[in-house]
Formats: sequence, structure tokens, C-alpha cells
Amino acid sequence: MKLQLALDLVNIPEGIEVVKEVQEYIDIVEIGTPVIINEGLRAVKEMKEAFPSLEVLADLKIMDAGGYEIMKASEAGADIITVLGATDDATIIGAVEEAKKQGKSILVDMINVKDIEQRAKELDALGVDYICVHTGYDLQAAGKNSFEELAIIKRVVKNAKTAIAGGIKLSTLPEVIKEQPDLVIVGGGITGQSDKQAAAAEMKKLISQG
Ligand SMILES: O=C([C@H](O)CO)[C@H](O)[C@H](O)COP(=O)(O)O
Repeated sequence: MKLQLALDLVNIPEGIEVVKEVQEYIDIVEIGTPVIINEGLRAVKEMKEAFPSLEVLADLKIMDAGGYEIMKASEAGADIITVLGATDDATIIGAVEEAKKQGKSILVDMINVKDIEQRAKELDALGVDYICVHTGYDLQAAGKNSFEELAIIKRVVKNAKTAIAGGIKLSTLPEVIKEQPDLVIVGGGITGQSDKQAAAAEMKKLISQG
């Protein structure tokens, strides 16, 4: 099980400082959608240059032009790029083809997918690398989480790796670990803590104890 740090509410220098603090406890650093909106793919490039041994995920949440957008994120140095599960199969197929050509991975974000079980089966058959259940900020504020959805994808996905994101904290991590996803994505649960290093270290410890 890997730990991914999501950077959403920072600029590039602030993001690099956070990663310096926690790098030994994380496997993947995510350049979050808000950061890409503010800074562009330059944020991906600068993070990869600063931490070449970490995998970098570009949270583009691609909805169209799958092949082209995967190509641009790959050129910037992203190892993993996100595509929305709610989009059509043509976009997923284009993204998967381009990612294979570039030697990169696709993480499909299931945010706002209504039939998680059916769509997860379809995406799995299309050859995506990760399927990720995700409760976005707006639904987190309404008290939602994706723990039940994680159990669903764990049951039906046969080939892709499974992941979960959205409001995961130290207190809720054990419930997530019970389901054994391949990847746990944490943003505010680390970046919002006064001692980010201690939070990341404790999370890594729980994850390695499995
Ligand atoms: O993808 C995300 C969100 O849509 C903003 O872009 C976050 O990176 C993801 O939710 C993880 O962050 P936390 O919810 O703060 O753990």
C-alpha cells in the first residue's frame, strides 16, 4: 500500500517545502487540480526536478482530449495522470493508449460516478492503471466519505490497482487500511497539521503495519 501526498492549497515553493518535510514517508506527490489551475504544468515539472526519486501525479481530472492532455502532462514529467471516470470511453481509450506510449500510468477518479460498480468494471476492462474512489471537498463538507465505495471497487476490480481519496485523516486511516487499497491519497490530513512530518510518519507507520 502506497501513500500519496496531495498538494492542493499551496504555490510551487510552498509545495516543495512541504515535500522536503515529509519526503521519506510518502511514495507519490500529487500536484493538485487547484495548483495546476494556478501554476500550470510548470508545477509538475518543478516538483519532478526537485524530487526525482518520488513519483509525481498530475491531478488534471481529464474529461476530454484524453490523448493530447496525457501527452502534455507526460512531457512535464508526470508519472501518473488523472482522468475522470464520468467521461466517455473514447476519452479513456485515448488516454490509456497515450499513457502506454509514454510509459506513464492513468488514475481514474470516480468522483460523481453514480454506478460505481458498473463503471469500475468497464474501466478495469479498458486497461486503466488505478481506479480511485473520491469524495471531493464539496461533499466532504456535507459529511460524506468513500469508504463504502472502496469496498465495492475492491470486490469488482480485477486488474487495476485501487485507490481512495477525500478527507482521509489519521483518525479514519485505520478504516481505510482495513480494505487494503493499493494507494491512499491524503491532502489536508497532512498539509493541514501543525506537525506535518509527524502526521505523515504516523500514517506511513500505520500503512506499513497494514
Ligand atoms: O483531488 C482533490 C480535490 O478534488 C481538490 O483538487 C484532493 O487532492 C483530494 O481530495 C485529497 O485531498 P484531501 O481531501 O484534502 O485529503
